[in-house]
Amino acid sequence: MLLSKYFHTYIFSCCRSFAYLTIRDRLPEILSKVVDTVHRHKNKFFQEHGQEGVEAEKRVISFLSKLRNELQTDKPVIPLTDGLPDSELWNQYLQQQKALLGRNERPSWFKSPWLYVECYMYRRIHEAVKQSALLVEFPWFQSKKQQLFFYVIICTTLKIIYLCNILCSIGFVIDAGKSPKIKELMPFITQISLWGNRCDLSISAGRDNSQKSSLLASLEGLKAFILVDDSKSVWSVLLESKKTKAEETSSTRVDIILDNAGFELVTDLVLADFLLASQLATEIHFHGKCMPWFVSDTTKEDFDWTLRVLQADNHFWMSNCGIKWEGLAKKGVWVYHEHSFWTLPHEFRDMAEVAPDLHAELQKSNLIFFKGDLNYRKLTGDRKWDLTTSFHQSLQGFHPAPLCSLRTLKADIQVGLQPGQGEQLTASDANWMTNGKYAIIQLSAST
Ligand SMILES: O=P(O)(O)OC[C@H]1O[C@](O)(CO)[C@@H](O)[C@@H]1O
Ligand SMILES: [Mn+2]
Repeated sequence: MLLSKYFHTYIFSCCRSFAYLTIRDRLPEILSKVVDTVHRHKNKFFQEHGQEGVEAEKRVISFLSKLRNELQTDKPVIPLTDGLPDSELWNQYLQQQKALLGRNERPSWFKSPWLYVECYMYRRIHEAVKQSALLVEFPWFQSKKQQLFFYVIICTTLKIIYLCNILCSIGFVIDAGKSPKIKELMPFITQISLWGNRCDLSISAGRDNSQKSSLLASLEGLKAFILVDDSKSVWSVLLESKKTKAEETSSTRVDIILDNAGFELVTDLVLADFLLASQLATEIHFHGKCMPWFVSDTTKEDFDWTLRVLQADNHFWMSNCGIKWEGLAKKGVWVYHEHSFWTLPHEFRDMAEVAPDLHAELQKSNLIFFKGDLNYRKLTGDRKWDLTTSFHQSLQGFHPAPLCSLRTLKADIQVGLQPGQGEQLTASDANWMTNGKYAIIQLSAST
C-alpha cells in the first residue's frame, strides 16, 4: 500500500476492476454505436457526396471495426498517423509509456494506464473521421447529446435562475457579502451544477442517463450524498476576490472547465449567470473540448446549439435566458475557449509544461471550477491515493489559481475524506465510488 499512491489506475484483467470492465465492455459498446450511427447515415452521405460519400462511409466503418478488434484482442497501442497538430504529442506520450514498461514490453489496450487508453480511443475515433474530408462535419455523438437536453427539467432550472435574477434586480445584491439571500442561494446553485454531472453518456455507454425527476425537489435529500462539501470556502474565495478587486483590477474572473453538454451544460450556465447576477464575478470563461470526447462532452457546437435552442423556444424562461446569455457572449462577459490540451491523455500536473499558454490563461482566474469525473481523474493523476490524502497533495503542484472540483463519483479515485469515512461507505454501499450516487464539492485554495 505504501507505494500505491505512485501508481496510475491500471487496467489489469486479473482483478475485474472498474477500469477493466470499462475497457472490456463499455468502450466496445460505444464503438459499435458509432459504427451504427455512421451506417444509418449512409443515404445522407450518398445524397450529399454521391458514390464517393458511400466509399468514405465504408472506409470509416472499416477503420472503426479494426479499432474495436484491436481493443478486444488486446493489440499494442499504435502511433497516430493523421498528422493533426496534436498527433506528435500523442506519439511522444506513447514512447513515454513504452519506456516505463521496459524493453521487451509494449503498451497494449489492457496493459496500460486506464486514463491513457480511454482517451486514446476517443482520439482514434477522431482519426477515423478525419481521414475522410467528406465526413468531417458528421456529428458523431450530437443527436445523443441533444436528447440529454431534457426539456421539462431545464425549464424548472431556468425558473430558478429567473427568480434569482428577480432577487438580484430588486436590490438583494447591493453587497453580496452581506446579503443573506445570496449566501443561501450560492450553495443551492452550486449543487444544481454539481448534480448536473450525473448525466454523462460515457458511463452509460451512450444510453439515456438524463435527470428524469425534478432535481430541485431532490436537492435537500441529496445533501447526504455529498461526501466533501467545501461550498462555504468557495463562497469565501469569491468574496475575498471581490474585496481585493477594487484595489488591484476591475474584474473578478471565474473559469468553468466544462464537462457534459445537455442538461449539465445548462446547469453550468445557470451557475455562471448567478455568479454575475450576484456580482460575485464580473466575467466567466468557459473551456470546452475541440473534438467529440467521452460521448457527451461539450464542444463549441454544443455550446452554440444550446444558446440557439434556448433563444428560439416558445417558453418565456427559456427564451429569456437564451437571449440574455447570447448577449453576454457577444459582449465578451462570457468567453468560450477551446484548447487541445483538454483532449490529450496528460494529467493536469503536466499542463504548465505541455500547454504553457493554457496554464498562463488559467492563472488569470480568481476561481476555477472543474466539472465532472474525467477532470477529477486528470486533477489527481488517476492514481490510487489513500482516501485521506489531501486534495492539494493529489494535485502534485498543479495550482494555476484556487480551484474547485464539482463531481459525481464515477471512477474509483477519491481523496480528501475523513479517516474512517471510506470504510463506512464501503460497508454500506460497495460501489460508492463508481455508481454516480455520491458527489464532492472539493476546493484547493492554497498555492
Ligand atoms: O462525464 P464525466 O463526469 O467526466 O464522466 C465520465 C466518466 O465516465 C467514464 O467514462 C466511465 O467509464 C469514466 O471514465 C469517466 O471518468
Ligand atoms: Mn463527460
